[in-house]
Amino acid sequence: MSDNEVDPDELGESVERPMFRLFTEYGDDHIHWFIIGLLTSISARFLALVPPVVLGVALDAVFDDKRPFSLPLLPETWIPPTTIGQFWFSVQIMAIAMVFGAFSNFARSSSLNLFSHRVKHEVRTETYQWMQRLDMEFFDDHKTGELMSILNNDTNRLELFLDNMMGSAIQLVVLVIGIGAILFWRNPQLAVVTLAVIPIAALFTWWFMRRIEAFYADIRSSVGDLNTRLENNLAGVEVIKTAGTEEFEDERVRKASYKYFKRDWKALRMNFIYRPGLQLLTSIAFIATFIAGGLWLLSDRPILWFSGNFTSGDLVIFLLLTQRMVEPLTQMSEVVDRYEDAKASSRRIFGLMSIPPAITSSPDAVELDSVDGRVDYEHVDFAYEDDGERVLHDVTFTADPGETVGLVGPTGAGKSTICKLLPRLYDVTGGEIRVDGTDVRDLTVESLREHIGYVGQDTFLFDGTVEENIRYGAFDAEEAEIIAAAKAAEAHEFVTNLPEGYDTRVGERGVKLSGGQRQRISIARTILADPELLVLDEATSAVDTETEMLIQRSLDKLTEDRTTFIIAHRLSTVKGADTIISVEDGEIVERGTHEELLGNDGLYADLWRVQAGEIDALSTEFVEEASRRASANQINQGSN
Ligand SMILES: Nc1ncnc2c1ncn2[C@@H]1O[C@H](COP(=O)(O)OP(=O)(O)OP(=O)(O)O)[C@@H](O)[C@H]1O
Repeated sequence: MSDNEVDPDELGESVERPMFRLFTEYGDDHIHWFIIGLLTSISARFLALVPPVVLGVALDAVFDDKRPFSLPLLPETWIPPTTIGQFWFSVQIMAIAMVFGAFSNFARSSSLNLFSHRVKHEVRTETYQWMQRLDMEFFDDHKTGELMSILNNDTNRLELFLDNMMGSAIQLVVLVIGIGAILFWRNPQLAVVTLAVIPIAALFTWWFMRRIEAFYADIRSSVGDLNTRLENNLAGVEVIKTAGTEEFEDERVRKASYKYFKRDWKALRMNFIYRPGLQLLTSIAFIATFIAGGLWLLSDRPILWFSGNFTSGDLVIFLLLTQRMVEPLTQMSEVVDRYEDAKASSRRIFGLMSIPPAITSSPDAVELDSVDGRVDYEHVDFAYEDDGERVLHDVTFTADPGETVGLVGPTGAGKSTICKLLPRLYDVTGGEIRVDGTDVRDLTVESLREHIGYVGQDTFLFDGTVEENIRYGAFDAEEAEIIAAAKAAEAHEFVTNLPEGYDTRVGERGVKLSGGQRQRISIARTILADPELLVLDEATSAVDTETEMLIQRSLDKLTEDRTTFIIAHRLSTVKGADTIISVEDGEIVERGTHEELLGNDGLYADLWRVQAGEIDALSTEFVEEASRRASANQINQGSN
């Protein structure tokens, strides 16, 4: 981990008002759906209150004849004068309220779901776009599982809150206000008794929210750890099987899963207190209302400090409406729960989005249009980590247009690093690299990379067909061009022998092909892209010597008129290069043609002798250096 490593979890902690940002940054384009959801939530809840109120009013007016038929917001002239007329009128109002209530609920869930899914889609794609543009250093430091958990789990958590739960929260507010207004309208004195639980429930909820917040942040980060472990194990299943380490891995997964379980359980335990607590509060409100209202009715005059009239219709309204509060109030716990969960997720998402990419095009960067192909490395220094060990030191060389530069040297010497600096996968820490005389940092990153073809050590194929993988080099290529590229990479023959030829699916990371076949497909991809600058980093290491000879022929054609860097341990691959550079411990130790370097009798000559099997002819310094490096590598592996 580098000193300046940025962690989405840590950065997320300082994100202010993440849920508000979520709404304003991703919700504003879809706000109309949210508003429809809000209005239909209000109307659904409002309409749900109509039947109990009408029932209470009808009880007093139609059956007991205690009060005249009257409903708030309803003009007097609409009310039929006869009792039977009022009975059917009540039935009509209740039926209309129920039908429109059902329609409102349909509109509410559709619009809120549309809103939440669209927001989720945007958050996920924008998070991915942002993440993809971050530097290689970021990907070196962060585990795939952890990033997947942000892209997938965290965005799903947002949706969970934004659709159902936000609807429930809105409905709860409408319900409490609506019920409060009706109860006060019918009997303000008893309403105070019934609604006394609301402030207590609010306090209880506030206490719960404060306690649960920290738990969710922990849960989200342990999901990331678990994902990382699972992702790693699935990717390395071949190693696990061949090393017979199933039990060891069982234990590691068990530990990561148990950590997640323990954190999850802590939050659940809090819920176990909160939910029944709220339920108890609403039950107390129900019982208190029933006792006070019931005694009032039984004694036929006001009891305790109450005054005025109270009817059986009033008691029905009070009890039915108090009952209606139970379910939404207990749902409140879920709303709060999901809110805290979504808040922790949006913190991680915004934490990630606050990591700035360091390697970007500067404002006055110029486009690299046509490329002659001269590449200069001038006094290049590089370290992967700030204040870390310098991996390259004072690397200076020039490749003229069309020239092939071979890079050789022991493992870990810095050959790949030299090449990775050219397309700015990393930026130099000292000195500069120029393409056709312009510092690569003064060129737009996109145009620079467009002109560089890179066949790396780990040939990666995407899950898809052979054709799709070759086409990745030039999306608009004709089929004939794809076949020509495959022929040039010596891939055509084996591809046509595959069960479905170019339409054969290669499997995840190309697992259904051999290492050599994958390499040839990735060479075909680069041939199709036809870049002016080419980097072949051990591009033929996974093929047998016969195939290498065949690929070499096509590579010779490919590299003929373009500047090429070839890294190869098999020295026969670089033997014909215009210049060969020997790299050792991050420094260039010698340069020249094959013949010149053999004449030099230095590192290259020793490496050559190793490959020719002339072990006895090796210099003593070389053998001592090799054993020093081997033991250093062992120590490194041990510490990993
Ligand atoms: N992403 C990275 N983060 C930190 N250190 C790295 C990274 N990649 C490489 N290194 C270190 O930089 C040094 C040079 O590595 P590099 O891959 O350039 O060597 P190489 O000469 O290409 O080796 P090989 O022939 O084995 O591919 C090594 O010590 C390696 O451990």
